[in-house]
Amino acid sequence: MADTSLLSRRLKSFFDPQGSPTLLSLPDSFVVTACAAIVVHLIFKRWEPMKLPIVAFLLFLVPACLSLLFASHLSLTKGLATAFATFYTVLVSSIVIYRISPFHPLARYPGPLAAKITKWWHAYHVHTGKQHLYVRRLHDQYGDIVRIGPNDVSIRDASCISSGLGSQGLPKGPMWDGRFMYSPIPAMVGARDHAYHMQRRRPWNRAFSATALKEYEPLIYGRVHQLVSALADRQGQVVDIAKWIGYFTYDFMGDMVYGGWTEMLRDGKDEDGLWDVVHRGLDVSAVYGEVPWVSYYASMLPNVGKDLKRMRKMAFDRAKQRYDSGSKARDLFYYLSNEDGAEKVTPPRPIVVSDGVLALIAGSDTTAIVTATILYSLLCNPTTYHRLQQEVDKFYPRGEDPLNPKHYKDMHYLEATINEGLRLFPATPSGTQRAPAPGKGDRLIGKYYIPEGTATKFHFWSIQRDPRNFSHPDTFWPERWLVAEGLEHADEPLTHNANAFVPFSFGPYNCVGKNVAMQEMRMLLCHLMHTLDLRFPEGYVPRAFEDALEDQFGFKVGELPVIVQRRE
Ligand code: HEM
Repeated sequence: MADTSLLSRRLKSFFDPQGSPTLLSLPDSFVVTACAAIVVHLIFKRWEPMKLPIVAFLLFLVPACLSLLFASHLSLTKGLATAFATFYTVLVSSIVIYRISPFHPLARYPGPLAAKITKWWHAYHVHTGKQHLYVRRLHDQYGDIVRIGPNDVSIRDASCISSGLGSQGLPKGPMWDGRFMYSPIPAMVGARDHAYHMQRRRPWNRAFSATALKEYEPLIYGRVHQLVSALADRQGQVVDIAKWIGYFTYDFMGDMVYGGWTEMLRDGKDEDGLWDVVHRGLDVSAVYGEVPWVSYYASMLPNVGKDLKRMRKMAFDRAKQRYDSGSKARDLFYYLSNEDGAEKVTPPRPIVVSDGVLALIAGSDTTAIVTATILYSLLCNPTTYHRLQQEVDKFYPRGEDPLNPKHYKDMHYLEATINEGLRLFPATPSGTQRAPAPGKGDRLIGKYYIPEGTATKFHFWSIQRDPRNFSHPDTFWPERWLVAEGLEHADEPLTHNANAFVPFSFGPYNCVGKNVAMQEMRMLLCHLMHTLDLRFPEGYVPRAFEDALEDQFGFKVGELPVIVQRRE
């Protein structure tokens, strides 16, 4: 205490050696500090600096230096406190006033005040897992475009899909930087530069060509068989079918990506803890996607992102084994690591490892979620359940193999059921994010002007449940797809906007695995319906499943208990 007052006296004598007026009067010191805070705001707004030394300089060193002005009038401690309090009050006020002012480029778009002021408001709603419901409510309240953050909008207008997501659409948004914690080697889905993304996507496109898909069918066949047998073995028991479907999709993706990895179906559990690690990371990476800069600093902390690191380590070990053993079959790795020799330059191993992890996550949970929600919807609607079962029985009478895909193209009700599941429960309900690249100018998406840098979400949940796009939007009604195709008649006029059906997204960054996912679901549903009868256990309240859904960019499903019975 004595030291600080001594220092303060020294400072005072430095600024005011002969007792004459100090260098700056107290009011002027306030003005200078306030001006410095506004300049710092302008620097952040213009350049968005992230490097720690620059941020520390702007946010700590500047007010610390300014405290010398106050220290000559007050004590050093009070000078520090006054400078920091003044600096931060002005800085925060300047940010808030600008964000809600008519001068903000997004001022024309409505939204909750809290969302306009800070992105933490939206991040909180993401953390609750109910983002999909919250954003739909916002759209109902404010209209087709809503401000969900200071520099973020959500769009519900289906007519914007082609201009926003199509080949002339917007590049990927900042969410991906946050989700990948600014990794220098993000997986392909996080590559924001369009040309680079296209280069990374080339092997994926080969891996999902019609010929390649045929090679994965025996793998799906084997795993579907294993799943249905495991369920049949639990005859009369209550099983969490959502969990078992998850085992199926993980095991199959392990086969498809690396020529084999997990054996969850065989073990009846997640022996390696892979599923667990992936799921633990979902909530936090969903939040990082909303406030990407947080992930940038979090990645510097020792214990943060340990699940992500563990998952990468597991994938790295598996990839190494796969490199060493070479290719027995044409798995995804075969294409990603350029074993097919189609690329002039073979991608470095870290890129291949990263993309292997992507395939595992993007391909497992998504398909599992949609299949589980389809089964849930069927079980809640016995008429549709029986109609689907009748169709399966018609095309595959007893003794015929329902895993032989020869009839799938004629099974319109099966296709309609899957589409309806994808419409009501898209695996990524809060859609995808794009943003006009900073420095490349503003863009017009549909009738909306989107300033450069604006993170723009296309909210699939709201679009696919909008009554302007689909009649009875919240009802599971597979027949709508048959009516829309002219295969059946409805008693009332049908609203059916096919352009508003985007569960696999749209345009050059759409889901590369769509055809595999569709084939998995066809084979699984056919074999399940053919072999087993499922029903909810006595006393189970089905709505609990829907209420437990959590939107963490991808849906996270809870338990779906069913009683399994072999069909005669
Ligand atoms: C029902 C199952 C699935 C659904 C609903 C689904 C949905 C999606 C969606 C909405 C996107 C985001 C596209 C965008 O940002 O515009 C996506 C991307 C992606 N999906 Fe799927 N997906 C499914 C299954 C699969 C499967 C089986 C794979 C196989 C590995 C896969 C691999 C990918 C990849 C690699 C991307 C990134 C594409 C890119 O950035 O170019 N997905 N998926």
